[in-house]
Amino acid sequence: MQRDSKIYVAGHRGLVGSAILNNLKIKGYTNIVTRTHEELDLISCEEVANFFMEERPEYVFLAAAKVGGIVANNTYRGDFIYQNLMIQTNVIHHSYLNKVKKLLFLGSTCIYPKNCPQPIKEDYLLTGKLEYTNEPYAIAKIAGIRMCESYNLQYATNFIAAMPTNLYGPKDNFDLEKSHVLPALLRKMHLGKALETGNWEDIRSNLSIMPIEGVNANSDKRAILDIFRKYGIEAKNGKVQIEIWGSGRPMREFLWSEEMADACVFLMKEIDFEDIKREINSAEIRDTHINIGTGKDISIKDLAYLIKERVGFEGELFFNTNKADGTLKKVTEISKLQKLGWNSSISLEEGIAKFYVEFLKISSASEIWK
Ligand SMILES: NC(=O)C1=CN([C@@H]2O[C@H](COP(=O)(O)OP(=O)(O)OC[C@H]3O[C@@H](n4cnc5c(N)ncnc54)[C@H](OP(=O)(O)O)[C@@H]3O)[C@@H](O)[C@H]2O)C=CC1
Ligand SMILES: C[C@H]1O[C@H](OP(=O)(O)OP(=O)(O)OC[C@H]2O[C@@H](n3cnc4c(=O)[nH]c(N)nc43)[C@H](O)[C@@H]2O)[C@@H](O)[C@@H](O)C1=O
Repeated sequence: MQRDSKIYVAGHRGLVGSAILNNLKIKGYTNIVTRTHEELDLISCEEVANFFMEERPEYVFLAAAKVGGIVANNTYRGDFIYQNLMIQTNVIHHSYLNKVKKLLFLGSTCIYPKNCPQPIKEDYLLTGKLEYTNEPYAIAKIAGIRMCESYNLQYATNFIAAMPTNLYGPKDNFDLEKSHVLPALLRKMHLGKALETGNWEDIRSNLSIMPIEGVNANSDKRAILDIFRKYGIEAKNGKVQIEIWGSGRPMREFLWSEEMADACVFLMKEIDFEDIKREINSAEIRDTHINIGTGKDISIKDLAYLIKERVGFEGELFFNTNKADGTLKKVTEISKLQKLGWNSSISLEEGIAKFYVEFLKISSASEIWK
C-alpha cells in the first residue's frame, strides 16, 4: 500500500473506522475515500455497485457493520443478521468485481463456540454451538470469513479477515441499553457520581450530548430520575446504586480501538492471503482469519470496580442476575498475530484512564454550560 494508493474506509465515523482513518492520516496516506451512511447505504447492491465503479478503490477497510452490545444483539436479531450479511456481501463482492488489491474484513470473537477451550485459537471456529444472545450477528460474521476465503481460493483475491476482541475508545457508543459494557458502565458511573454530588449541570450537559429517549437536557429532575432508574442508575436514601447486568462472573478481553486500528493498518500493509495460506499444512484451506486481542481478560465484576475507581463514583454496585451474562469466557489466543509481527501495548487500566478523558471531553459540563 503506497502513500497515494486509493483507500476506502467503510464506516469511517464509527469506533473502529474513525481510528483507522486517523491512523492512516498519521502515517501519511493521502488518498482516502469515505462516504457517510447517508451518502452510501451499503445495504443497497445498486449503490455499492455504482460507488465501486466510480471510485475504484485499491484497498478497502470494511469497518461498517450493524454493531451493539449483548442486549442490542439479542433484541434486534433480524437486523443484525440481515444488515451485516448485506453490507459485507455487497462490499466484498464489488471489491472482487472491481479488482481491489486487498480488503480487510472485520469480524468478532463472538464467532467462536460458546464453550470452546481457552484461549481461543482461530481453528476452533465451527467446532460447537454459538452463544445464543449474538448468534445471528456471529453467523453473519462467519459467512464473511468464509466468503473472503472462498473468493481468495477461487478468484485469487487478497481478502484478509480479522477477528477483534471487545473494543472501546474514542467515538464509542454510550447508549445505556444498546452499547457494550465498557462505555455503558463508564457513563452510568459518571452520571451516578454527578447524582451523588448533586451536579445537575453535568447531568444536563451529558443529556444534551448523548440524548436518552424520553428526556432531554431541559426535562425536570423527576423525569430524569425516572429514566435513570429504568437504566439502572438509582438514588435511594441519599445513596446512589448502579446496576451491573448479569452475575459479574463473565470474563471479557478489551482492546483500545486505536490499537485495533494500528493492527488493521499493519495487516493491510504487511500481510497477504498467500502468507497465511502458506502456513496451513493441509489441502483444506480454512480458518485463515486472524484474532486481534491482548490475550488477557478480566471479570465484569473486576472491570466494574476498576471503572468505579477511575470515575470516582462512591456509591454501590448491584449485580442483576436477571440480565443475561452471555458467554462466560472468551479470551483470544494471539500467537498468529504476534508471529506476523503485531502486539498490543496499552493496558486496560491505561485504556480506561484515556477513555474517561475522552468521555469528559465530549460530556463536560464546564465546556457547554458555562
Ligand atoms: N465495538 C466492538 O467492541 C467490536 C466491533 N467489532 C467489529 O468492528 C467493526 C467496526 O465496529 P464499530 O466501529 O464498533 O461499529 P460502529 O457502530 O461504531 O460503527 C459502524 C459504522 O458502520 C456504519 N454503517 C452501519 N450500517 C451502515 C450502512 N448500511 N451503510 C453505510 N454505513 C453503515 C455506521 O454508520 P452510521 O453510524 O452512520 O450508521 C458506522 O460508521 C464491525 O465489523 C464490528 O462488527 C468486532 C468486535 C468488537
Ligand atoms: C464485542 C461483542 O459484544 C457483544 O457481546 P458481549 O461481550 O456479551 O457484550 P457486552 O459488552 O454487551 O457485555 C459484556 C458483559 O458485560 C455485562 N454487562 C454488565 N453491565 C452491562 C451494561 O450496562 N451494558 C452492557 N452492554 N453489558 C453489561 C453483560 O451482561 C455481559 O456479560 C456481542 O453481542 C457482540 O457484539 C460482540 O462481538
